[in-house]
Amino acid sequence: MPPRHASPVSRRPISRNLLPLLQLLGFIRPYLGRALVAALALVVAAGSVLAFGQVIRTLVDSGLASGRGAALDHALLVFLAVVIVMALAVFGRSYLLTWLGERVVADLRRAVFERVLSLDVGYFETVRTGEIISRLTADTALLQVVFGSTLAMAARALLLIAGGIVMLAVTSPKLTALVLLGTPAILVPVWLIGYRVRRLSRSSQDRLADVGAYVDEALHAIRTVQAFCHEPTDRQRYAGRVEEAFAAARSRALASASLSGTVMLLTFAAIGLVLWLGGREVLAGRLSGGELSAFLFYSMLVASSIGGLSEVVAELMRGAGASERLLELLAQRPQITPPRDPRPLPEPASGRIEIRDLTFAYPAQPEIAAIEGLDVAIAAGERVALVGPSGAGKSTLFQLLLRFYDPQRGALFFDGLDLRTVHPSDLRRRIAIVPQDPVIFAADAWENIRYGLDDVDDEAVRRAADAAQASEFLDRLPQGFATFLGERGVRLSGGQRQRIAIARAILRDPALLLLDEATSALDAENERLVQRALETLMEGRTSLVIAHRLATVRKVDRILVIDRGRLIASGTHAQLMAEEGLYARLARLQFQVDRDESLADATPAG
Ligand SMILES: Nc1ncnc2c1ncn2[C@@H]1O[C@H](COP(=O)(O)OP(=O)(O)OP(=O)(O)O)[C@@H](O)[C@H]1O
Repeated sequence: MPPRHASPVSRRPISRNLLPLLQLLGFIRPYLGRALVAALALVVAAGSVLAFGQVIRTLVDSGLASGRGAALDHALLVFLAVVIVMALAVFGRSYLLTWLGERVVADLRRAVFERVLSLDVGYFETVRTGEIISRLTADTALLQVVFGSTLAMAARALLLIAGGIVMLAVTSPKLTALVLLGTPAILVPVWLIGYRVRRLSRSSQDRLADVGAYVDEALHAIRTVQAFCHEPTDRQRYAGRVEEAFAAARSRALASASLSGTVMLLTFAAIGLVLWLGGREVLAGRLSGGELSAFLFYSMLVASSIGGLSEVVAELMRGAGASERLLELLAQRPQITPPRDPRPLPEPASGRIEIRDLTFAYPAQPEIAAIEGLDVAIAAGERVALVGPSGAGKSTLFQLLLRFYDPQRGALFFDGLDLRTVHPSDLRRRIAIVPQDPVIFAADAWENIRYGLDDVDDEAVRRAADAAQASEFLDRLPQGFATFLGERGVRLSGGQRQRIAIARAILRDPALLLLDEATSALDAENERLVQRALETLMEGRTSLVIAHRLATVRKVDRILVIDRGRLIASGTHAQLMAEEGLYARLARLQFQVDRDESLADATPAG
């Protein structure tokens, strides 16, 4: 067994740093020019705030203390000049950074979605869709804030702290030394509580993803939920998850609030102390009034920046959690990848299939082989029915032919080429699948039939719909083909959905048709229309049908009887009925074959 994706929804232990966030900074690279201008604006804005300290010092010492009005006027002019520079810088910083944040998140969303789309179907058996949706929406939204403002606020705070400390040192080295000595008393508790906030943030995000995943599942199955009166249970379970999410958020809020409170207490206590010490210096004549004012301004600036930093650190930590979850997705590698040097499939394709000594077990159940030692050759244009009890491996064979999985042993060949040597899209373009319960997308009929073939004109779509016996009911819809078919096609009957799927397959004009007949009975009219549509569809192509209808097995060239992943018999309906083996037993049960009729079939004259 090849190793599978480790644990896609792993709840990994949390790293204590902002590294995941930095890893995402690579997304800024294409916009480096803007980022540099934004950084410059940031520095200028911070610099002008720092310049205010000097304006205040001049104002007090040469303006107020000297008692000259002209000095006051001059100080005001300088003040206004600084304000204008600051306003311009703030405008530039704010616009550019928000732009960058939005841009980076938009790119990130696209990159993650692209990666998710490229992953093999096996991956999606190991994750909940809701979890991925929550990463693509909630986590990216969080990063939008982080990249758009939080990072800038952090950078601004850091600049102000560094610049403030320099200005403090310039103003009064002695006081500054005292302040710096006391700083660890503030920073250590801040970082300790900050770590706790981050840990709780991730847990809160995880709980939120649980809520999302549950809604996703319940709403998709709303008919089943209501038919089985499962609402009270769902309500209760959902409430449980919502409460868990709330509890996680409450713990986070508590940690976050204690962080802010602690910071406030510590910094303002420190400012009081500075005022007291500075006052003594002024009284002793070692410091002017203006210098003390500037010193106070800078220490408040530094203190409030540290306070601000502690708040944004919490936000950054949440952002780091979100980054981690997105990076996890970005790091996933599909198990099914195109070969390095894909071989071209013959053109036109003939749809010839060969299956040699095929053994396959699903990754989720590695010890049980769904297909075992299967050897089958299907000629171009041949019609083959697959018959076997439930769980025999019929659908699995379809999945392998579409190369959704690779076998553990043996190989499948399409037009003589091993599936692993050709490009998966190249292969899949030559195959059309009509599933038992076809998927109808939330779009109109045009789009639903055209699905995946954007360059096909309306005329061709209509012809396909005609051939699939679908035009008649589509034309009767309020806006004809342009009618919105509803999410998952809930506005269509089973037979109508099938005919749309058949039209989709006809339009693709595949060399190989994989058809999983519906088990549910259709009314006589729908049945007749679907059969006619299928007849058109199968014409001139290799067709592999998981058969549930007598009409179908009678029409095919060969029936393969599969049981527990092995081929146990093959032949025509009449031959297999005559053998009186598993097929005859199944046929009587599944196709409601009357014993007399089957015996009549088995005779050469029948
Ligand atoms: N995604 C999966 N992961 C693990 N096991 C699977 C998966 N899909 C199918 N199986 C198992 O593989 C075996 C073959 O399943 P498969 O769906 O091919 O049967 P089938 O013949 O198509 O049955 P049915 O007629 O009921 O659709 C079954 O035992 C099934 O439980």
